Amino acid sequence: MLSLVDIRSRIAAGTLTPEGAVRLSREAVAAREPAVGALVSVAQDPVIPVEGPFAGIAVGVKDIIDTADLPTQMGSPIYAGWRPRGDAAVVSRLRALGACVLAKTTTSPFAGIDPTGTRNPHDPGHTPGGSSAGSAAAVGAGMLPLALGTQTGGSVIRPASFCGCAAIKPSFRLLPTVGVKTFSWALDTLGLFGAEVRDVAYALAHLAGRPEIDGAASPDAPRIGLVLQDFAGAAEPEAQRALEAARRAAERAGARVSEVALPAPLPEAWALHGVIQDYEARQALAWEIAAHRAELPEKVGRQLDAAAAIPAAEYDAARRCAHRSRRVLKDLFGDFDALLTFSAAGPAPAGLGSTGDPRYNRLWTLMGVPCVNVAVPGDGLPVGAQVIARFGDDGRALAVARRIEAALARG
Ligand SMILES: NC(=O)CC(=O)O
Repeated sequence: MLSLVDIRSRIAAGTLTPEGAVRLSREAVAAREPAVGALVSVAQDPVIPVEGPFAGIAVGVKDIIDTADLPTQMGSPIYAGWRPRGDAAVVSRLRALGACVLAKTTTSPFAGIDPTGTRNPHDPGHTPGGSSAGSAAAVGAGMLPLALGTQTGGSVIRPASFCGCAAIKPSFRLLPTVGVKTFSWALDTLGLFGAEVRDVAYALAHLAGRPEIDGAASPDAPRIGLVLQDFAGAAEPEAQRALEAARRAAERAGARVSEVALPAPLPEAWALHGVIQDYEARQALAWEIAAHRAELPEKVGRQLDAAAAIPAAEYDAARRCAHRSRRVLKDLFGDFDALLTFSAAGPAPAGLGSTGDPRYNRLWTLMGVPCVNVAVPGDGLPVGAQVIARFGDDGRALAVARRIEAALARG
């Protein structure tokens, strides 16, 4: 994979130019895109700044995020050819930092749960996951050093796990979702994909304007809570092996790991995620339902139709439970520096009919806490492990994840 930090180091050392760095991505796209299908559109003659902390970094942007110079089509024929007048706030920030916005990446329609045509870069007979399918696949295939995605359920962490790359779903609203098509305003969160944890740490620190996020010190002996999320059902053997490997690596790196059962009402909040998500999606996509219902994809269409039966009182009760759960989780972090759990139920499912199950991700999206996928070396298709820290402590989540990633690399 192309490492953002490595590219920036080579540019700083004068051994690579920004134009040369973008050319590396273009050459990788030419080689891999035909088999992977991660990109919706590619800029033919993009501006390649020579200054800024992202100079030379070719970026992929999920196609629900507005770009002024490329169409933004939401993964749907309803928006075929749609050209927003301006960039989303996060895209403007990328350009101000010197990035080259090279391509729009495939998305499940409206960032929902319907599959795309994108294939897993490790095995074209498997899904890359979703809804940030193209972003995870493009980074996992070595086409791009950085890609933007979003997560409402598990759409950053799960595809990163399936494609073997690092990713962060940051603290809720750390990055602005202005100019990003809304599915659920209480849940939608911008996320980042990179080759390794250090790459997404660098990117998030600069995008958020918070240098302390990159290089935050991990405690020498981090207290890690191992969370199995039994209420979500059993994980597949490959995911259990990956989590065990990550736990052992954490202990080799000096961490004290102990299993913790999530207290009430966290399991209840997990079960209520869909009430909040779907109630809000039916309002966020009201125009599409009213004017283009026949063009909505199968799964999202059924999901939005069913949401009509959710009364406001049920939605309000779910939000109250989520609020109580955030307070309980904050107290839990008084005993732990980070939590360690599954990134996905197992490796990428075969075929392109499903993007996988967000059951190990959605609670953390609802809690608004930072989540990092750490790729776990192994045979067969990639399976990651998920490192989670308290709300607002994105630097600690990244620092503990880097420690585990390094210990895994040492074997
Ligand atoms: N957008 C989402 O997070 C949905 C999913 O998990 O696939």
